[in-house]
Amino acid sequence: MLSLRGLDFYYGANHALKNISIDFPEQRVTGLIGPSGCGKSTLLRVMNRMYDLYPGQRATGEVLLDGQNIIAPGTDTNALRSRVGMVFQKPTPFPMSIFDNVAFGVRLHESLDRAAMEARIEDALRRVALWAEVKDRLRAPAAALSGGQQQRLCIARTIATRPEVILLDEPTSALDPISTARIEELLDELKVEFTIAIVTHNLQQAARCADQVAFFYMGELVEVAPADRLFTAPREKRTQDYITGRFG
Ligand SMILES: Nc1ncnc2c1ncn2[C@@H]1O[C@H](COP(=O)(O)OP(=O)(O)OP(=O)(O)O)[C@@H](O)[C@H]1O
Repeated sequence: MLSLRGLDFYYGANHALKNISIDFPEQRVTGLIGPSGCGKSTLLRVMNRMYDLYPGQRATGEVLLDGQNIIAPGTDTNALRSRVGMVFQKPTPFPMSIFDNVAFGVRLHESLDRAAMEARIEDALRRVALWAEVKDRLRAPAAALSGGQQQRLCIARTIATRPEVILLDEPTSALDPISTARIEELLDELKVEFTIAIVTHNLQQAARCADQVAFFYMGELVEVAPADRLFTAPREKRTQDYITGRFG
């Protein structure tokens, strides 16, 4: 279980997240929605401590992963990033082979023998429904794949390290409708095993994929509710205005 309690985040003097408390239940997809600049991507960056890499950015409050506050000093951020994986808006394959892309994170955290590594790679590629398409060219450069295939490869790279949580930041915004549908189906399959948070600007996508949806506005969490309730009977006027296209 991943839970935020009283989380604040600052880019220097810019107070980008304000007193956020929310639970990300296991085996569920949580959709994060809201207008540009409301803090959705920032929230994902806090949950695997990506902000650590930038001076002047700081978080206060609690991000509890299995009860441990992962933003507290002393957290091993490399180990954390193997437990909380991230997939970005644009596919970001590394400039190496398909096989090495998926093996990359596994090699950082585990020393598997060759057979075990091959089995791990095959399993990850099968789960993202890419195996049939790439099994005969695992040593080819990942850059030669299509955009949709590259994004599935990036998801395979993320799940290969067996994380507990997968964070996705607009993972389909650069993809065509068919690749988008495949990624959405994939999320439905992956949620059996992982806790998933997805940032999306596509409200239909949030309605299709997410079990619960959180609406953010200017750094605040306005409302979080089961997806069907949030889209049909929002409790807050700002949520209502956003989902009916009155702003944003
Ligand atoms: N590196 C940065 N330095 C300073 N301020 C930043 C930085 N990155 C983001 N911000 C600010 O933090 C706030 C939240 O930005 P964030 O990128 O999290 O929003 P978002 O909801 O993901 O937006 P979008 O939907 O456009 O991606 C904005 O006011 C933004 O200007």
